[in-house]
Amino acid sequence: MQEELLNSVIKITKTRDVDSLEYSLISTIQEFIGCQEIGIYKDLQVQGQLVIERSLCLKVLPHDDFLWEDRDVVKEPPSELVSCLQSACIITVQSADGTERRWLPITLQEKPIGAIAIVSKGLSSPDQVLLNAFCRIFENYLSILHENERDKLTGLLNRQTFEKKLKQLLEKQLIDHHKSSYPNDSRKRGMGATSWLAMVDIDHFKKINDSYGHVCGDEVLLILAQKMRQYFRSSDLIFRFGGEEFVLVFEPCNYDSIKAKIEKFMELVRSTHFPFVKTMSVSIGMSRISPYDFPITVLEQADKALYFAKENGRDKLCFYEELIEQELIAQQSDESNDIDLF
Ligand SMILES: Nc1nc2c(ncn2[C@@H]2O[C@H](COP(=O)(O)OP(=O)(O)OP(=O)(O)O)[C@@H](O)[C@H]2O)c(=O)[nH]1
Repeated sequence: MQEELLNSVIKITKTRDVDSLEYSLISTIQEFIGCQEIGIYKDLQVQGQLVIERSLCLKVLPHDDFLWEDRDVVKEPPSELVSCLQSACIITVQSADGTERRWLPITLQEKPIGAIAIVSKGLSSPDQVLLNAFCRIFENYLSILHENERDKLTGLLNRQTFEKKLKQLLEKQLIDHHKSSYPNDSRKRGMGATSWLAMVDIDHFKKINDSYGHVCGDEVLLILAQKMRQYFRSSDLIFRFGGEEFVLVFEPCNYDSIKAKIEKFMELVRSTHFPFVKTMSVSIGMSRISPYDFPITVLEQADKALYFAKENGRDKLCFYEELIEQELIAQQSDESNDIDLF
């Protein structure tokens, strides 16, 4: 038992990303404690509101079968889960048929950010001790992974995680796309597979630093990062690529809706009150991205569109594909990549 336990701790701490860590935690709990259902839930905090996402869930089916359920927003979260997230306390509920539902809080930097939910036929005291220990190991390791993946100033994903996160997102979209309800409609299949990558750059940021100091510049970056987190969906990826440059990857959607969404965001930036700075704007370069593209090529394309936006007045949104179609810029050649991923 002791050796198995040590092996499971090794397994949990061997992982290098949050998704694998969650998978290891759930399989370890199932291996040592054996439950009917184990799920990890997260509070996404959209516009200051509690929005709960089920990150991963394992359901035990008859005949030793398992069902892994993927990411999904929980439309009507049980009140116990909400209480657990709000109070950061363990909540246990026993049903008349002996089923026990237990919610254990997950905290990061002393703030509850999620919960682990266990459905069982009731846990013995040693099982409860083990479960709590696994959850604490998970929490400690999560905070290390979180720090490695995040930009220190804004808390957004950092540039080093770009390739890995993008690959995960596109692989997931490819799976969803194959499962999609349009198997015989190639037009809709094609549309469904198209995500978008945006490169966002603050206009004349140097002037802000030069006029009001670096601390004010940092404050502007922080506020903009907060706005992006609140405005875009939790499933979209937001990276700080360095300085005043951000890269966003959006879930598949059509051209009109992404254009409208980004234009509204630019309006939000224009109307936001930043300290000292009266008005601020951003320039944005966009490009399509599909699971078959090289991330570096798409970055280069968005960068070209951004450069065009900067050269043509700033406070503009430009789509690479449109600029090519209108012959306003030259087609990207594969050899000309000059963006570093790190
Ligand atoms: N406050 C602050 N400034 C930063 C940070 N990282 C980079 N910068 C500054 O960002 C500025 C970027 O300036 P430029 O690349 O010339 O761009 P810009 O002034 O925004 O001009 P355009 O992009 O052409 O509109 C430089 O002054 C950097 O020193 C940071 O973390 N904090």
